[in-house]
Amino acid sequence: MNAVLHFIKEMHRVTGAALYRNLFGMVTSSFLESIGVLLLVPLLGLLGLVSLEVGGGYFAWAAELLQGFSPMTGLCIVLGIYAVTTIGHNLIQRHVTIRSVELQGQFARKLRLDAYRELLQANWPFFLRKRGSDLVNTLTIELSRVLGAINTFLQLVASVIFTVIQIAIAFWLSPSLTLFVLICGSILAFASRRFIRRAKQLGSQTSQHAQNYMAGITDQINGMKDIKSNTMELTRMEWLEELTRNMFREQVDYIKLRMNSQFVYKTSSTLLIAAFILVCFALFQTQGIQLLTITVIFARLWPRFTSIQANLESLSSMIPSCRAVLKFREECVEAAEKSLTGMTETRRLPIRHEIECRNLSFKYDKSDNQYNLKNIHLRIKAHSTTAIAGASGAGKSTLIDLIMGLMYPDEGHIVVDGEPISDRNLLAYRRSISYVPQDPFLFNASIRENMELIAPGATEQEIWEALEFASCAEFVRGLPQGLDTVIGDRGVRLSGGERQRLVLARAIIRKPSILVLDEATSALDAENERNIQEAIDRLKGSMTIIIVAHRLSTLRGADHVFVIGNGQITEQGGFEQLAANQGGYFGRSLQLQTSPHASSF
Ligand SMILES: Nc1ncnc2c1ncn2[C@@H]1O[C@H](COP(=O)(O)OP(=O)(O)OP(=O)(O)O)[C@@H](O)[C@H]1O
Repeated sequence: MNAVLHFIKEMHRVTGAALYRNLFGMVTSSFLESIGVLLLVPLLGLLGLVSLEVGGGYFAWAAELLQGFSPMTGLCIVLGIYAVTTIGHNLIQRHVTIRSVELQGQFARKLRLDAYRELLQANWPFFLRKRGSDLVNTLTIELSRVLGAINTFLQLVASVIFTVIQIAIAFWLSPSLTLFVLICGSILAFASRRFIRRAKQLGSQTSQHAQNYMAGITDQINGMKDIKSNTMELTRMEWLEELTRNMFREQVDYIKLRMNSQFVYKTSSTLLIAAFILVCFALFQTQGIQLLTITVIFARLWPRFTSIQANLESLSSMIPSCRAVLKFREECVEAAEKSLTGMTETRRLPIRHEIECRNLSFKYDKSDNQYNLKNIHLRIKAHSTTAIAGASGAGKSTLIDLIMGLMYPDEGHIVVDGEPISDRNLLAYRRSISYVPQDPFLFNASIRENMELIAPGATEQEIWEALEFASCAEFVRGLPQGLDTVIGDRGVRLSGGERQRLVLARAIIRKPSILVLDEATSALDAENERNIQEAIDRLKGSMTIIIVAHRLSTLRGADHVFVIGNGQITEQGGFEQLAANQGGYFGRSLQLQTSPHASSF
């Protein structure tokens, strides 16, 4: 329940006193509604169906009040009160419902914005640890369930307040009978605790199933080509059949639980009323008016108990989602990049002299003794072109991530022009970098929008220059709507090479100080690779370029090459110098790749 209260407190911070005013409105509306039922008795008295003279309490009071009027005037008064209270109830309910949606919508928006902001501010290692589909699940399904829990909680509070008022009215009508109903209700509530416990268990299962469903479907849609080409359709269907069977079972279990608990409450109400009326009539010769009182009290009070029980079960089933969202947010905050400047940073860190990796050591698994990078010491001169080579798994991408400030080294520092990169200048440093990865990502938007996302305010001419530069102007001109052509999800309607060239154009339009190309030409054919190579050559001297490539011949234009082996620098020097050393990894690999019998590397 603490998790739910946490969100209620947050909601209170957003809505202020409006939340309480709305709660008060809910209670008033229910109260006015119940007056309609209380008017039933004087109405029946006026119509001569029951005698108001007997019974004492409320009935005597009503009879006394109406005594001074003619039956017609009395009827008009009662009907008038009925009309005013019912219209009042409807008006308040209308206002309260609209206001509830506004308040909850306001909070939902704030919750979504906060959760996404916290996610965006989390550091890169956080994303390496998490499954993407779990994050999607938390930000969509679990978050909606949190909003559902808040709605249920507010209904529950209104219900409890209203029930207290009902109990007070019931006491006024008949204290002994109300006490009896309360004792029966408490016994039943105590006996029904297991319904609430079970609802919570089922809620945990719902969360787990939703997470598995989202993870599985996301993975499989991303890997559809693998599934189809390796004919895995049947096994995938079997997976979904099993999962949906469990989901179905759990949904039926939940509805059975709800219905069982409602059945218990409703049946016990029927049996209690029947038994009570029988006992009253047989033993105490009770009058019709008192029997009516019993029915009115049961009719008003018992449904409140039933609805409180239903709300409690529903709330319990949503508690696991509240916990999940809370945990997600705590983890995001824990992993936040503690940059003092926040997301609004617009400064860029100019690189005037050099970037230095000063004795960097890093390991992914902090509990492990083994480092993935150990004692890396290198200098990258400003405006130079630096290549990083090495076998697969040697640590090249890890080094690039450290150089870009996406991860912090466990030991050592990244130093730019003598100043270590820290929380103070991290975002400004990152704004001066453009990165082109091996698996380029494009937004599902037009080419123009993709370019403007990274360089807001870029002119048409600047966009075309960047496209020209990355050898993609020609194919963009050939698209049906040119720059305004929408490229599909992750740019799938483009070939791998076209995507990579577009991402390069996008990187260049930002006019970065540092351009990082991580296997950026791996998807290109020989001609486009040469075009890009020439484009990169043209950039030489205007910015600091860092290239990672397996195809070593593409590093020919580099001023300096570092070779990584098992997390350490094993060779460094000019391209020709390393190529000439046949005893080293670089020379040997280059020889293998360029020999006429070279297999794909
Ligand atoms: N997220 C991660 N969690 C744990 N270990 C990782 C993670 N990413 C990489 N590693 C490990 O760190 C080492 C270096 O990986 P890295 O990706 O930097 O190598 P690489 O040289 O870029 O390889 P490739 O050329 O195949 O991309 C490898 O042993 C790898 O298994």
